Amino acid sequence: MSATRPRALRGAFPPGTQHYGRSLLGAPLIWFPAPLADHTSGLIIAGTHGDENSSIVTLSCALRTLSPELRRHHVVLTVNPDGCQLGLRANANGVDLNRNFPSANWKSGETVYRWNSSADSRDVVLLTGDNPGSEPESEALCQLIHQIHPAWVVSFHDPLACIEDPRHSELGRWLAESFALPLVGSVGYETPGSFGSWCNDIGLHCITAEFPPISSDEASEKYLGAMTALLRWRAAAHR
Ligand SMILES: C[C@H](N)C(=O)N[C@H](CCC(=O)O)C(=O)O
Ligand SMILES: N[C@H](CCC[C@H](N)C(=O)O)C(=O)O
Ligand SMILES: [Zn+2]
Repeated sequence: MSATRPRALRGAFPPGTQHYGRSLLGAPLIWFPAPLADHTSGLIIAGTHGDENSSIVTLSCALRTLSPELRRHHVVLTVNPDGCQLGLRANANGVDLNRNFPSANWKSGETVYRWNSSADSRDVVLLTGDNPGSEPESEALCQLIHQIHPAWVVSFHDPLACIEDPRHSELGRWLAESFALPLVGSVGYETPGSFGSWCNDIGLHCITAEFPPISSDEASEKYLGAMTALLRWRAAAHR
């Protein structure tokens, strides 16, 4: 049996998608449960920021490439579907979801981000939400995680070009090598209310994988092998 589907068949998703809620604008929040789920299964997410398309597209390509019965890990392709539809970092309320998770360090008020990779400062203003976890997209993701208890989460972003793993774990080292990106302990700035902060509070191992600034077209070529391998990754002790 081949590990990958022939390219002619990769246009459509394998069956088995499920919903875990609705976005502010009413879009379904979709996840792809792992056909080979067990206590070692992790969760792979992308699209917390709706303008970070290259990892969403590459993860989608990998889901459609790997023979579905070989997938060990759960997937959320787009945490923020309204942001994807609007071409926005934020959700439809103007909230940066990665500052809205109900972590102990959540901060009320405004947050800022960098317009694009040419900008030398973070000066574009977004909100963090009225309360920790106020947005339907962040709240629903927390509930999904409490339901499925993943062993770890890998959260894809761009364009900082690094693998952030405070634990420098086996999976973090594998990601750094497979995606040829530097392994770092921190992205280098404060992210109160971020997904990783919330994971840390609940003792869930979270690795943030930041693609470089790269088109979806190039990323779906350069990273397809690594992303497809991630979907069936196993720790050495379980191989
Ligand atoms: C160009 C892009 N908007 C950017 O550099 N953003 C970073 C955060 C990257 C991310 O959220 O993955 C920033 O604003 O610091
Ligand atoms: N570039 C991302 C970094 C996320 C850092 C990660 N450690 C997390 O907590 O989600 C951001 O500015 O939201
Ligand atoms: Zn991001």
